[in-house]
Amino acid sequence: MSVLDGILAGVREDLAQRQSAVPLAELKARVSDAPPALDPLPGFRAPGVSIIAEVKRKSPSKGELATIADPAALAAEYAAGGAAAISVLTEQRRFGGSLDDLAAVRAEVSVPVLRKDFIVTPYQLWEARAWGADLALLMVVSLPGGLLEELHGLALELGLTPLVETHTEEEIARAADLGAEVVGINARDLTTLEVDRAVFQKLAPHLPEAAVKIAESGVTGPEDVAEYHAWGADVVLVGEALVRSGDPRSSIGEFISQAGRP
Ligand SMILES: O=C(O)c1ccccc1NCC(=O)[C@H](O)[C@H](O)COP(=O)(O)O
Repeated sequence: MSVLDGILAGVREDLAQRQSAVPLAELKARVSDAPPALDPLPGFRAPGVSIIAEVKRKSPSKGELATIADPAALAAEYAAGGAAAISVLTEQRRFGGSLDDLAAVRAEVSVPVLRKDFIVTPYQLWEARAWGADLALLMVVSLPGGLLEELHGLALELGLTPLVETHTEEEIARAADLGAEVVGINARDLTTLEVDRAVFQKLAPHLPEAAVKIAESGVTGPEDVAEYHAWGADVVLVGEALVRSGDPRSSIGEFISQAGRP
């Protein structure tokens, strides 16, 4: 079983428990009372590079990364540093996240918030909106056949901006077929966990011209952000380097200025 298959098995078990505790009808009622989702596109299309800053406690590849007792306070630092959006890992077993983290961050910041999780069912998109997300991650690798299209369509109906994540030319073609407006290339191969930032350089020319182009993973410092931007990234998603930084607010400022925002 690959790492990704193992993660997905755990995600499905936890999901089954939440589904029996909170019926879909209850989530739908919550969504109808929720304020509308924020639009991340203006921030993503701003001149220069934009940053999505991630709240990430641990990971399958690195283990414990940081003790984040107050994810809202960390997100406030990210926003003060100029992050265009905040990514909140909500998967519990391998990443130590939760929907409570998502809600806490949403309540604290006024920039858009991404639910970063292994979304494989409509229920998780309703959850994302009910807990305040503005964007939701859809990983092409784990959404076979018509499921990608179904979840992409539902995300849009709910007002969520789908971030369609790819890692191969074939996956980019599937994202393009959907007309996805926001497409990410993850430099991390989720089946082996190997990170190779050059994957973005190689695949970026295949991204749909009009899409917001997001480079994900593998940033260790400002020079990596600048390189992703030079290779065509409008937005760079950064986790580990920020949660390990003693001063994430200044780090984001350096990422943006070194990549040459006017
Ligand atoms: O981070 C992992 O080890 C990981 C393993 C398996 C599936 C997903 C994983 N990470 C999710 C992400 O894509 C990253 O959290 C995100 O792109 C930030 O990456 P980084 O800046 O390298 O922490």
